[in-house]
Amino acid sequence: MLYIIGLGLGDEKDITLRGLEAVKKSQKVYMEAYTSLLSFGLSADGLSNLEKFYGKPIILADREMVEEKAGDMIDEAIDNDVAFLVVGDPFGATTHSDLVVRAKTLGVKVEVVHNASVMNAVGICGLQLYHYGETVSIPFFTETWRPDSFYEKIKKNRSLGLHTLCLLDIRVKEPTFESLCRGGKKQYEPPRYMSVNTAIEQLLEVEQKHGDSVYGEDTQCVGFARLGSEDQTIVAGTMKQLESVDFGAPLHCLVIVGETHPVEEEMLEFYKYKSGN
Ligand SMILES: C[S@@+](CC[C@H](N)C(=O)[O-])C[C@H]1O[C@@H](n2cnc3c(N)ncnc32)[C@H](O)[C@@H]1O
Repeated sequence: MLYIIGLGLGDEKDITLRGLEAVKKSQKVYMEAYTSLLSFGLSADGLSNLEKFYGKPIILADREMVEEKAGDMIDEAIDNDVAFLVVGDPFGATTHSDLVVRAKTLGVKVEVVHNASVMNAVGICGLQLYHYGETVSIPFFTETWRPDSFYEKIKKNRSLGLHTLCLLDIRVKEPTFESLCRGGKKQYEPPRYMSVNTAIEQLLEVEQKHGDSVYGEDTQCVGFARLGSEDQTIVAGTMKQLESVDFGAPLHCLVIVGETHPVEEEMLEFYKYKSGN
């Protein structure tokens, strides 16, 4: 059996009882470590906390491993119970559909254990979840690569009065340019997680380039950091206001607010930007 288990967003204790039971009975436990991270995942003992609580060694599965060696993990699940842990929900934002399809094609049974995802945790700010349009991803711009396909999607959402959830880039285990050119053993860049501030800077740059007045410095947004953890931070304000707020450690995401209902407004008031933010 291949168990695909959501860990939720906070810490090791956010796993569900059903998820924990599946981990305990699995002979091998892998953890997906490139599309998200638990709030404590940045500390050196983050993984050992998980291992202590679950009573099992955990094999970190980076993108290369999931893409290149998923076959081995699926083979193991033919005769053993194997757990694949995913921060958030296994099908929240990133779907692990490819893994499911490959496992099922080989006749391996798959069981999914759901959990909270960033996709629903943003509901805490009071904006109604059924009042969102298409979610967009904002990638880190480089000197030569500044993709902005998110702009048309935000435009569509805003023309319909809908809110837009912007998920922000995570760069982990990116090979350095030098090591790619040289060949041989790969060396990696330090991990990078996009902040609300960088996201807004890039969004405003793209607005300036296209000039369709889809949004601007005065557009209402909500910035979120470390949702689901004890020190989660949520601030509602204009793009200009949020651009200077220090949201602290990752992960961050941003919502561009569409048309609002009075009850949504009332909830947002609790998180309103104050000059000391
Ligand atoms: C691919 S999505 C997360 C998928 C995950 N499986 C889930 O269900 O939440 C990753 C992006 O979501 C956002 N995100 C994830 N967890 C977050 C959190 N706890 N607080 C704020 N943003 C978060 C970040 O922008 C991050 O880059």
